[in-house]
Amino acid sequence: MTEQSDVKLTYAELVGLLEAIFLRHGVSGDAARVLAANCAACERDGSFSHGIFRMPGYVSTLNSGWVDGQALPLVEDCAPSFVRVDAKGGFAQPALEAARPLVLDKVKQNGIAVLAIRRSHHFSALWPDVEPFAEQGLVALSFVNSMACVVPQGGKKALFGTNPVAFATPRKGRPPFVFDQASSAIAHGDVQIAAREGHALKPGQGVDRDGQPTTDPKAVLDGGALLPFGGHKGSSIALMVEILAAALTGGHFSWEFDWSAHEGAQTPFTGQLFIIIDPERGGNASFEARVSQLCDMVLEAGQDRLPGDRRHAIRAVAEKDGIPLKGETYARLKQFAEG
Ligand SMILES: NC(=O)C1=CN([C@@H]2O[C@H](COP(=O)(O)OP(=O)(O)OC[C@H]3O[C@@H](n4cnc5c(N)ncnc54)[C@H](OP(=O)(O)O)[C@@H]3O)[C@@H](O)[C@H]2O)C=CC1
Ligand SMILES: O=C(O)C1=NCCCC1
Repeated sequence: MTEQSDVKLTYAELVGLLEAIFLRHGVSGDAARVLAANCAACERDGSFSHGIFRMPGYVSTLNSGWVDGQALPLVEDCAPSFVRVDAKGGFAQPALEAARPLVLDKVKQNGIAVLAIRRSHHFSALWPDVEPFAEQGLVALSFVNSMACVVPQGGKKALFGTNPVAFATPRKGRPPFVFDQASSAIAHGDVQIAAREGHALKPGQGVDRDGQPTTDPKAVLDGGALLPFGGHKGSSIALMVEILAAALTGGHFSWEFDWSAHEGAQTPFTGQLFIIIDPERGGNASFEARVSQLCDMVLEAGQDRLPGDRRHAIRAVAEKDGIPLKGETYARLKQFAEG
């Protein structure tokens, strides 16, 4: 038996296993289903910093009482194109699901809708939140802030979260074009993975507790911080995400919440914003063809690949052969599920 691919699960089998873990740790049926599908999709698509790697963090956070797995999101219809959700200290993805029908209705009616989620915990990749809108022919943007671990450009104090931005659009003849990127030079999850596997970071990604440049992931995690991607430009994007995901929604800034009384807590308690647009309202009947044309031109101009291509290639293999899990990882998941 090789350590690398001891077990292969179908997507449905992995969802079932993860759902059992969430249920066993106090998450409601609806939320467990949504979170399990989200996490399994990340693993299936090779988003390894936010797939099953995150399950111990979900479990320790639930055990700490920091997140409310039973929270019932409150959906508020507050303007023709504006939906607000109070996630009430629960996870962001079930809040999105609760708001989805109203958001889709508003996009249909008005061509655009903003969804502002507050008092929510987001511990995953962002692409699973936006891709389904594009699969329905809509353009979607989302922003979420996390926990203070990124110094503003030239600064000394960690203030921003790793604050990803995701964008999804339909395109003709192909799956949606989606990108999903942190505004830090590297996601916090990848720093944790580098520390676990003994890999160095790249220069320019992190600083140690004294603010000195370091490539040691452990020094970043032990009181150090990350840098924004692209210097002042990434710093401004991180700042924008704080404004959209927190100030505008009524959620916490990345530096504002205090989880110190909840040992084991790992999920940021912040907010999330979505902007969903019906491209048909632009009046260009060939919108999807134009997007496809542009994507082709980017490749023709010499870019190796487009965002999402790697995920779709990994997904295709997983759909054919199953999702590979190390034996020890599978055993740990079973233990979380069954005790
Ligand atoms: N919940 C939270 O608070 C946070 C979540 N995250 C999540 O962490 C994940 C990782 O973020 P990050 O490390 O910035 O992601 P990456 O830098 O790995 O990738 C960012 C985007 O660029 C694409 N991409 C990567 N390499 C190339 C390339 N050579 N050519 C073209 N496109 C490329 C990726 O597509 P592909 O996927 O196909 O490789 C992806 O869409 C994200 O899913 C993000 O949502 C990050 C921060 C906080
Ligand atoms: O990888 C990251 O960065 C984060 N992911 C989940 C939430 C905390 C930050």
